[in-house]
Order: sequence, then structure tokens, then C-alpha cells
Amino acid sequence: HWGYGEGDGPSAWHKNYPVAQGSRQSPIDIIPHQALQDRSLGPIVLNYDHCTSINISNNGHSVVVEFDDSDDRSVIQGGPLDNPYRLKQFHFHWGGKGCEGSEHTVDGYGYASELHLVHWNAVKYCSFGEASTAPDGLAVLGIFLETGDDHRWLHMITDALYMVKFKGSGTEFKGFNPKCLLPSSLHYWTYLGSLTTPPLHESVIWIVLKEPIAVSEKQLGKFRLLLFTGEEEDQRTRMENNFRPPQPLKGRKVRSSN
Ligand SMILES: NS(=O)(=O)c1cccc(NC(=O)NCCCCO)c1
Ligand SMILES: [Zn+2]
Repeated sequence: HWGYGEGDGPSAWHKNYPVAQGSRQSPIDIIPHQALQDRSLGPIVLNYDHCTSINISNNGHSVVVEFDDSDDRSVIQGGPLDNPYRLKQFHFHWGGKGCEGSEHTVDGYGYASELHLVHWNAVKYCSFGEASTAPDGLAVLGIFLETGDDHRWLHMITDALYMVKFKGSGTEFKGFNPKCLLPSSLHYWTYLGSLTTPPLHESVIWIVLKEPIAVSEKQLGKFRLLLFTGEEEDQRTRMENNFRPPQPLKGRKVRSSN
């Protein structure tokens, strides 16, 4: 199976997932000065009000909060999107120390972590699974986390992490609205890319917010108490550095909201 270690990490994924060397892989290094200012790009609109979080779990690659996606209560629309896309889950990628851990980089610089809010096109497709293989099937909102002051709401997640320490563990997690994790500005970069983990489907319209949110080193440290391994395994491997490095742009254009 795939992972982030020596033998099973990002440089080995192409063996089982040849699309790893495809033409629209993610993440990428975003170079702001090369992004195209596109005045036709409207604002991102997030309707997370009647948010329907269900559970939080450790899938052996990250910590994931899943949502009830049986209707259009929690959607993202506008910006580069032709339809509303339904919120399915969010998860994080992080490093082992300060300066690296995000998947996208900006002018070659990484952030300590990156939050991915994953949405699917329920107008055109019947399930997340079907959408995840379609070129316009998914929309992922990426938010950078930098170390600084305590984040006033992130504790709601970090306080639950001890309950999902082991791969395969999960617990109820109701009433969490991810709107509280957004920065003040919704200015963004957008480009066509892929899932950043196997199966690496080239099905994602990426929307990466320019403004990071601040979280404390203490809060980030709690993510590193999670394990890649299950309770029954004797090998206890700390969950950290679960990020894929930037992939070749291969001629793609990155657009910038104004
Ligand atoms: N990291 S990401 O590109 O936002 C992303 C979004 C949605 C799904 C995935 N990857 C997967 O679902 N991989 C399937 C296996 C993971 C759980 O075992 C990655
Ligand atoms: Zn992700």
C-alpha cells in the first residue's frame, strides 16, 4: 500500500498509479507574478451555514472530518466553478517542523500545514466516487496554516485528536462549521489539477486561498501525536510529513482572483 515513507512515498507512487506522471498533477509551486489576473473570475461563495459534520477519523494518511453530502446544504460556488459543489470532507497535511508541511508552495516557500476542504459536483455526477474520476468532478479549497498565535477555533479539532490516534479509529463529531477556519480574505489562485494522494485522479479544480490562517506550534504539535499505524500494529509511526511535493506545471496556467 502507499504511504509517505522511504519505500512507499510520493517518489514510488507512479509504480502503482502511473497518472502520477500525468499532465495535471497536484500540488504545484504557485508563482504569484506568473499567475494571470483574470477579471472574469468572480468571488468564491461558501454556504456552510447548516453545516452537517458527522465524524472525525484517522484513515492512516491524515485526519478527516466527514460531512453529510445528501443535499446542497453545504456548498462552494462562484469563482471558477460552473456549478455548486457539495462539501464531502476536510483534512490536513503537515510537516515535522515549522517551514515545511504544506503541499502547495508559494514562490518555493512551504507553510507548516495545509487544510483541504473537498467538494464534489453533485449537479453532474451521482456520487463522490463517480465525480472523483471526472475532469470537473471535484473542487478542493486549500488553506495554508502558518505558525503564530493560537487559532481560537482549531482547538475544537485538536482536542478530539487523542480519540483518533490510531489508523482506523473514528468518533462522532457533530455541529462543526468549517467556516470558522477561513482567513479574512477569500482571494485565491485557481488551476486544474489532481488528488494529491493516490489514486491521484486528475479531477480537481483547485482553489488555493492567498491568506494563511495562524495556528500555534502547540496546536500543530497535537497533529503529530497521531499515528500512521493501527492499534494492533507493533510498529508505532508518528503521522507527520504527510505531504506530496510540488509537481511539474506542464504548461498549465494559474489564474488569480483580483
Ligand atoms: N489531498 S486531496 O487532493 O485534497 C484529496 C481529496 C480527496 C480524496 C483524496 N484521496 C483519497 O481519497 N484517496 C483514497 C484513499 C485515502 C483513504 O484511504 C485526496
Ligand atoms: Zn489533501
